[in-house]
Amino acid sequence: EDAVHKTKVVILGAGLTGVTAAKALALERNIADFIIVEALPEVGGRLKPTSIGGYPIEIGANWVQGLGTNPIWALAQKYNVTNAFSDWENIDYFDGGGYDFDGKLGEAFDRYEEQAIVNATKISDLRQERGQVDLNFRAGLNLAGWVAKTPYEKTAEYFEFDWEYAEPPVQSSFIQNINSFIYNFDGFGNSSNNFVFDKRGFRMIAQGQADEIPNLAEKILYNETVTTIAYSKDGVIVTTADNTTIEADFALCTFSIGVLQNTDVTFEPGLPDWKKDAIANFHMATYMKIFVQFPSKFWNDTEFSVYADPDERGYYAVWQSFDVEKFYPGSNLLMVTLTSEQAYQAELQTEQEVIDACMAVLRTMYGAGIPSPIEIVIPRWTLDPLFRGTFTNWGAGATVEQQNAIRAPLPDPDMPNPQSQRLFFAGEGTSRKYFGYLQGAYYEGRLASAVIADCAENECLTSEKTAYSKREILGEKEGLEKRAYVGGGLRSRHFA
Ligand SMILES: Cc1cc2nc3c(=O)[nH]c(=O)nc-3n(C[C@H](O)[C@H](O)[C@H](O)COP(=O)(O)OP(=O)(O)OC[C@H]3O[C@@H](n4cnc5c(N)ncnc54)[C@H](O)[C@@H]3O)c2cc1C
Repeated sequence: EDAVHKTKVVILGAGLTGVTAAKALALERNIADFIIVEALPEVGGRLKPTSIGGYPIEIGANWVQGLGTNPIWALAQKYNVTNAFSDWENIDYFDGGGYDFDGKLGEAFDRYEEQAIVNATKISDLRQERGQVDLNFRAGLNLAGWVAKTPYEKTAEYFEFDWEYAEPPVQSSFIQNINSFIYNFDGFGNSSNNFVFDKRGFRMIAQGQADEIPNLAEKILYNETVTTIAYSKDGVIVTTADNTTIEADFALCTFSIGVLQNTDVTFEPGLPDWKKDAIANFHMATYMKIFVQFPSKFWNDTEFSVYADPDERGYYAVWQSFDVEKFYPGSNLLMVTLTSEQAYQAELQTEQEVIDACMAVLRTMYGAGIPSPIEIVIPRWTLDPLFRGTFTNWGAGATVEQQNAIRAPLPDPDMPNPQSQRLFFAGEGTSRKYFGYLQGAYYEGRLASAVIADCAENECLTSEKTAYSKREILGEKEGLEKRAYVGGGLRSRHFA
């Protein structure tokens, strides 16, 4: 017999967004009648621990990005997640000839940080003040006087931009990615990045919250892959691959933008054009961290080694050593990150092909005599139908209105009867300020749960106040709009 569940609120996905929303419903709004549906056998989603050679590693989110008042920092402390400062300035530089004795790469890094980004930030501010259209990030850098010509300049730019946003500047929004730097790194009052290495996994910030939900076991359906979401003004019916149905008054869909862009889940009726446009115009970027363990350590004690490939920008450029005192001394462990096209290609390669590519670069950096790896972990996020990439990047040409449209509820919020809103959307990809980050998932989960709880209490949003503007109001309560940035130097700026 196919199972049928009836509930007030169904939460689709048990990543950080879904778990945070569920906890807020249960503990802050006293709504106990909800069900979480998750394809995997556990909570956490893109918080995904595994191990290599006995050392815990994270193939998904890894850094608390911005400490201070970042809610992720609070969760990491609450659940005692092991972490340490990750020093992005502790770098050894290499080029096609091995160690960069001339310091050309380091010099390019300094110029990018001290000139290009400072100028670009001023130009982006001015454009916003004047209400000028957004540009792509490459254009913004160009106006700031930065034209990357040499492999050194290209590599510096790759480290500073692609290695954070997982896409090249030309594909990315200028204004929104400048804003992202500010909101995430200065907005919380402490721009540090801390790297998580915990044997229980970074997923503890989701698991810990889930464990606080009363009777969780009765409220969560694991190993259930949603195939259809049917919505109307009267409610939502969700169907899974093994024909379980969940009938609910309200649904919160937390699937990634990548999942929404694909045809893994069918909406009935199909999504309206204004929503399809918006989803299509945002980017699900790919940030692929490859972990490699060696029989011995042939590199030195710096945290990062950056390699400027003479031919291909960003090719196996950023290497991170775990074999440092504060992480895993004696581990003989390196991590290299690929993004975008280079990641898509590597995801399609065999393990041996990826090892060969790693070794060719490492031999250029450290000489022919280095040993072959003993173990490798190769995540393939883009090929995974539950994620379809790693996190949202605000693409060039995507507008704030489209961003509103991604998170807007269905049926259409402009319908005459606001009580018809039944299907809501939240996730890192619906966050205007914190897209791509755990804090985006956390804030959006909380805010969506508040909007749904209001709606369940017959205070649905009116058509003048869309879910988005309401969430902005709620956001202010949470301090999201705080505009006093304390960060100094490079990334500081002033808002009107
Ligand atoms: C490689 C990588 C590195 C990252 N690095 C950082 C970092 O250092 N710092 C940082 O702040 N953020 C980082 N992020 C981003 C961060 O992980 C995300 O912002 C956050 O985890 C997203 O949470 P979410 O709940 O919105 O989405 P998800 O975690 O994707 O949750 C959605 C859930 O829905 C489930 N699901 C999907 N489809 C279906 C279906 N059809 N049926 C049922 N269930 C389904 C999924 O299994 C998943 O559990 C990184 C992400 C990745 C992948």
